[in-house]
Amino acid sequence: MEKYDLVVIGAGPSGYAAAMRALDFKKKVLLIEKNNVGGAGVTNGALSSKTWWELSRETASFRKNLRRFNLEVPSINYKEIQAEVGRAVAERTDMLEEHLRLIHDSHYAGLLSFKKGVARLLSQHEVEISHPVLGREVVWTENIILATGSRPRYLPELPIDEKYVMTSDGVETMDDFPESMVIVGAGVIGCEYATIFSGFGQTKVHLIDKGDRILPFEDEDIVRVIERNMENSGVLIHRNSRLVRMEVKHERVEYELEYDDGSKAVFNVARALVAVGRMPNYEDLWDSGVNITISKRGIEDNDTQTNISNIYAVGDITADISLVNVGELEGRYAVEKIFGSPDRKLLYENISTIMFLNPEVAGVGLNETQARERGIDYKVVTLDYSCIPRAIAKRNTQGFIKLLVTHDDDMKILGMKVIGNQASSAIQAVALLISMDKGIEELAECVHPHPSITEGIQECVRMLLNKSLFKPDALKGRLSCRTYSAGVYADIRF
Ligand SMILES: Cc1cc2nc3c(=O)[nH]c(=O)nc-3n(C[C@H](O)[C@H](O)[C@H](O)COP(=O)(O)OP(=O)(O)OC[C@H]3O[C@@H](n4cnc5c(N)ncnc54)[C@H](O)[C@@H]3O)c2cc1C
Ligand SMILES: NC(=O)c1ccc[n+]([C@@H]2O[C@H](COP(=O)([O-])OP(=O)(O)OC[C@H]3O[C@@H](n4cnc5c(N)ncnc54)[C@H](O)[C@@H]3O)[C@@H](O)[C@H]2O)c1
Repeated sequence: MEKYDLVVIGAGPSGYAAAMRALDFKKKVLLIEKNNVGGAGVTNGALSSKTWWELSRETASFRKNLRRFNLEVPSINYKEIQAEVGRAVAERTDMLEEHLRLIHDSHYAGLLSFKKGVARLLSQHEVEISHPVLGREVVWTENIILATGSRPRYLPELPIDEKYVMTSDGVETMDDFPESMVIVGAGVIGCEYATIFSGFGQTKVHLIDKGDRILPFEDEDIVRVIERNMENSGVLIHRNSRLVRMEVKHERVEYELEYDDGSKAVFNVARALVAVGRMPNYEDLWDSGVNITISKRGIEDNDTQTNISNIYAVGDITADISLVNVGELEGRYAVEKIFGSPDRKLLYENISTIMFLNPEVAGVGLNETQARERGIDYKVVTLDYSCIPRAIAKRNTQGFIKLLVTHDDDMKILGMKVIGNQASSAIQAVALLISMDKGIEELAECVHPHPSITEGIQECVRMLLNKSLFKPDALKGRLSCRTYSAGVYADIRF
């Protein structure tokens, strides 16, 4: 039986990162993948959907700019766009696979093995790998990292067939733009695809959530901007309603909503996309003798370690945040915990996120909704994009920056949200300050490039320190500098 220091199951972002980090410790590693290297980080997931989003955004902007040249709007070639997404996915997958092959010829030769097949734990130290052609084999390992990710959550009452009623696994395989599409679930995936399809301008998008608004976890001021833009691009947001029936009829989808007042309405669309969360992949992953503790949300881990001391779990299979960057962080951390001794516990406070909407929304740390849920009082400053020269030059001043700090003189950064053009590039400095547990002075004094969106962040910080260029009391509506305590906002006056 072959022997390894570490077997990693799943070559998505978390497993791939774990396997590569183990090489730094010169350990003998086996990485097992049953499907596509890169997992949902690449295929039917992060990279593919972001490529659709970029192409949709480009199309929307191209269409808008045609007016400058007095040109007619040309038709859009769906197949070409789909092929471009395919090329993006192949480019990344090929690169990840090529890297695995080249490792053999590098100074890590003999350390990393990669096997295709479905892996399953027979015991705490034995892993079975089954492949339809290569057959079955069992290997022995000192340590195991489970990185098998997640899949779309199904609602049993909906007729999901990945043809008419799809999940994110099927939505990229359509033959053409549907003339209409209802999206069930207005969370991140639902809203990103609503933005993508409405941006191409070929599909009438309907959006439903079981809650009474889109993005239920997001601050209301952010949601207002996103909803306004969606509705301006023709998205029908169903509010105060509940999906009570969905059926495939004559190769189309019929659905019925019940409103809060008891009335009902029936809608007919070409396709449906169901995006109501994801489920961890742990079914049949271990034999009954291996008792790993799980909850409905995934494996409950202690800083990546499961209740079985040599078995670790990372990425979407665990019961916390499901993101590529978090999966990679956990994968690397698990390896450091197994073969080294990390300096500190895993930190989630400075995780940066981007939602690919119109416009993009980037964040780090807590938003106001989360701070309130935790009963934290805070100071909050906002600055409208119309105060930022870079946004003016871009001819798009829709958006704002919002910075939350502790309600004391230290003013430690709790979190930041930026909604608007280039939002994602603006948050990194703040992420670093949060991870270093620093206050805001560093940002106030640093010289930012001009013109840049980060100058807006600097101005936010200066407002809190009473040294801003623009005064919130004078530019009401564009700037604000307030405290939030016991449910009440109050302007800060120095
Ligand atoms: C539509 C969509 C868009 C997204 N966009 C973003 C984004 O913009 N930014 C972001 O940060 N995150 C995004 N995510 C989330 C992100 O893709 C996941 O958080 C990330 O891929 C999780 O990585 P993972 O390695 O834990 O799992 P996965 O990527 O799911 O990889 C797990 C791998 O394990 C393999 N596997 C499963 N079981 C076995 C087994 N028994 N044996 C062998 N192999 C097995 C699977 O085939 C898969 O390749 C998006 C997700 C979706 C669905
Ligand atoms: N840009 C990004 O970083 C990005 C993009 C896509 C996905 N992701 C990751 O993938 C995860 C999964 O995304 P998701 O959008 O599927 O989950 P989500 O948790 O973001 O949203 C699910 C939505 O479905 C709604 N819902 C649940 N049950 C419902 C029902 N019966 N009827 C109608 N609505 C219902 C919920 O209220 C929620 O708004 C995210 O949590 C995120 O971690 C990240």
